[in-house]
Amino acid sequence: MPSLIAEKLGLTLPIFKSGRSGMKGGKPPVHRDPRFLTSGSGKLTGFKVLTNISFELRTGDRLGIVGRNGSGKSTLLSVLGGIYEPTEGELKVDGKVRGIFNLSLGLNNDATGYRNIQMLGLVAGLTLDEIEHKIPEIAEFSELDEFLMMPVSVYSSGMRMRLLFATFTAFRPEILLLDEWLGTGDVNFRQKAGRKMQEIVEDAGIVVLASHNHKLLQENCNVSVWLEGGQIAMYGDTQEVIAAYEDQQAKIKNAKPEEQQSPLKAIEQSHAE
Ligand SMILES: Nc1ncnc2c1ncn2[C@@H]1O[C@H](COP(=O)(O)OP(=O)(O)OP(=O)(O)O)[C@@H](O)[C@H]1O
Repeated sequence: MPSLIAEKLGLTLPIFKSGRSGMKGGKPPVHRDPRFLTSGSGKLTGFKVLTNISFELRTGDRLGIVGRNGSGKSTLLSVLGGIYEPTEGELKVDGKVRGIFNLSLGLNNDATGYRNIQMLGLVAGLTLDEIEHKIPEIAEFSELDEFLMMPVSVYSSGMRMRLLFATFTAFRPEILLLDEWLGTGDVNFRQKAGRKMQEIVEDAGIVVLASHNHKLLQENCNVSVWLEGGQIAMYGDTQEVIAAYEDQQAKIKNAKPEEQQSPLKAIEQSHAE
């Protein structure tokens, strides 16, 4: 049975080269983002993208990840997908993980949709025979039909999305990670994708979905995390997490400039409430 357990995960990425900050005399700015790490001389050396991330997902869980731009949603998905090794804590993954992180990664533009399916299948460890058996399902779900014989370079972003989603889900992942782009699909495809995710979950799988589209998360995720400045501001029932996040967003929108909070202040306040 698949499971995904994050225990106090942290990720610090090094900064090898940073431009001038524009600060006179190298003095740090007064309100700088506390995620930046500096050397003794004040030079930027790293960025703590994620801090103290813990959750536990078991068979049938559908986790939503919500948060402002730059809060760490895509990076967390990358850690869960094994693209980044956490620099702190531990990630315990039991199950075959497939992630669709963006619409260009993993697709060869010069090859046809059909060749791309074969290549993605081989990378996923399937035989050509097994992949061939999946083609009708992929062609039907993606609605690409004869476009599968055209190079991917002529596909629209929606077509690329349908190709990737149909292919990865046809390979029956136990743990499926999906980034923001799914929310950009048309309503019809989003509904189909929702049903497909449900099938994966019913097949004893786990789905993790990062999105700014609250409706998509509310319809598809039983639990959610709200990320703020790379930390978990809230983790729990999706409806409650989204309601709290929207409330926070409304407060920020209506706040006077002098009352605007730093992301980490926002977490402190949400914990205090
Ligand atoms: N390779 C990197 N090196 C340094 N900082 C990085 C790197 N990748 C991401 N970051 C920083 O980590 C933070 C989180 O980025 P991430 O893309 O995960 O956010 P996000 O929540 O997905 O944002 P969005 O909603 O805009 O897609 C950002 O401040 C970003 O600048």
